[in-house]
Amino acid sequence: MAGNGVFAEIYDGEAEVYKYYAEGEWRKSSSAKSVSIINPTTRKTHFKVQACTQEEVNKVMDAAKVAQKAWARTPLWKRAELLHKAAAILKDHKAPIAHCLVKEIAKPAKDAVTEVVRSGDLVSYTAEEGVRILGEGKLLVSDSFPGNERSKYCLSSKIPLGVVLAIPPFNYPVNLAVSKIAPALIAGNALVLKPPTQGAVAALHMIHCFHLAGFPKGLISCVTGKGSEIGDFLTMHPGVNCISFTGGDTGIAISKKAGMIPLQMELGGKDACIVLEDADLDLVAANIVKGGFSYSGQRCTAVKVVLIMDSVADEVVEKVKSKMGKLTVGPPEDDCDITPVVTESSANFIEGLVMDAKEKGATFCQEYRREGNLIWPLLLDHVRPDMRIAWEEPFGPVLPIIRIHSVEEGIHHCNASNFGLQGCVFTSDINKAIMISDAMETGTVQINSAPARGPDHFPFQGLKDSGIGSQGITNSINMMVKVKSTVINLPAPSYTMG
Ligand SMILES: NC(=O)C1=CN([C@@H]2O[C@H](COP(=O)(O)OP(=O)(O)OC[C@H]3O[C@@H](n4cnc5c(N)ncnc54)[C@H](OP(=O)(O)O)[C@@H]3O)[C@@H](O)[C@H]2O)C=CC1
Ligand SMILES: O=C(O)[C@H](O)COP(=O)(O)O
Repeated sequence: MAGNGVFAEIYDGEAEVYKYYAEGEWRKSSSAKSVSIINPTTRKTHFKVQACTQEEVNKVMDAAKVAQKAWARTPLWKRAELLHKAAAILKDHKAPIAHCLVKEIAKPAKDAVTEVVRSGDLVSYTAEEGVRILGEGKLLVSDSFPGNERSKYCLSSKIPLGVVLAIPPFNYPVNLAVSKIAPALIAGNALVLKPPTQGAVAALHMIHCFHLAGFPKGLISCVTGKGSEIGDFLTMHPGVNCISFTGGDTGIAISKKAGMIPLQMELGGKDACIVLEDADLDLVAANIVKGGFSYSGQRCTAVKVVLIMDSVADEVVEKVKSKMGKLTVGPPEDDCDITPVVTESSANFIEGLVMDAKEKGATFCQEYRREGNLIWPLLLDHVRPDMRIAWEEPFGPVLPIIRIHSVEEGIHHCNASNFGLQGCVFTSDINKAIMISDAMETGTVQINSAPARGPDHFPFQGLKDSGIGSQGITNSINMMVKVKSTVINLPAPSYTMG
């Protein structure tokens, strides 16, 4: 169970607050303040974490800098070995970590276990990929550039950046944390994690698995506290050499404040699903329901607007409605499909979008229903571009349908968004699919399937306000290194076999 057994040392039972992790130890903050984590289902405080101070952040950064120097001198195979060990420990303890996800972010029980197992697999794969790509360098010879003789040999290899700051969002507090931690570590960096408040306790348990694996003191740290309070101090800290952030508009603000350091930003999305007349309509309906309502729509890759040719819209709407009728609604402990959204303010925001659509005349395919943070799945048909829901990201179980009369109209709506994460197109004509994919201004287009980040080694990136850089295991490793060259200058040109 959470905070028990091997996890006992991460919990201060007297004060009933989880500790933070610094210099290889679990510590109480000198602030003597805590941050409450509200269970989205009960809307009561379920866990508490330390509200770390700026002084504690400074210490963590100093320790990270020292530990990173030694870690960079640790052979690559040894770094990989420790990551494999952490992955195995993480998977062995999937039950208590999944329990935290259920209580902190109302993730359905089965999905919570899947998140932890997927995270273990991600860490192992990163270790293997790191050994492959960091073990290789490059040799360039000078005579390929005009005017040069073959008198210079350039050896380049990938070296660590230093200290990486990782800030994941609430919806995947374990998986989107390890997708930053593992690449940073295999590449020889130190890592400071600031977990999301909702999801912080799951993240602390995950960090303890790395602790148990035996990583050196100070190399990994985890400081807790509200992003609004310690966020700026962390992201503008001079000890940080790289920020990997996933979340909402906060990322745009961070990118404006951060210094001359590499940024990996994975932000919001308004993923469009374009449906053509020749599509397999059963496949479309299944993907709209899965894509729109998995984890109650709280995925950056959720289908967030359906752009469907009017001639097939009635049929698809009927199929989607019938599938939605089978979705179970209730607590995450019962493994329901639709569970309470993460906070009351999130539920209020979603409700605001629904009311705006109602006032402006959208067709409600189901009655709008809400109890506390629990919102029943809702399909809104005949949505028009003057409605907020046509453009804004509900991050909840509410899906708008816009009927279109040409493919161009669908592409135009998709590209008029300030977001550009993913999109999908359904058609049986592969040539049309490719041309539509080319025209869509999004980081990824899925053909005949709903958007998704995984498999986790695929490149994952957002255009426009959806992000900076590219993720996916290989790209994340490459983002967390810099290239270093050493040039050998020969006294005279030298041509082999010449
Ligand atoms: N593209 C993608 O892969 C994903 C995008 N998202 C987007 O994220 C949003 C929802 O997730 P949510 O967690 O609420 O996003 P937020 O942007 O609110 O929070 C993300 C993280 O940033 C932290 N944070 C908050 N303020 C600051 C600050 N000033 N400086 C540094 N860190 C800060 C949060 O901590 P705290 O919790 O303590 O506030 C949290 O750890 C949606 O817009 C969604 O689209 C979400 C998941 C994936
Ligand atoms: O944070 C998110 O929402 C994701 O990165 C989406 O991941 P998924 O497509 O695997 O749900």
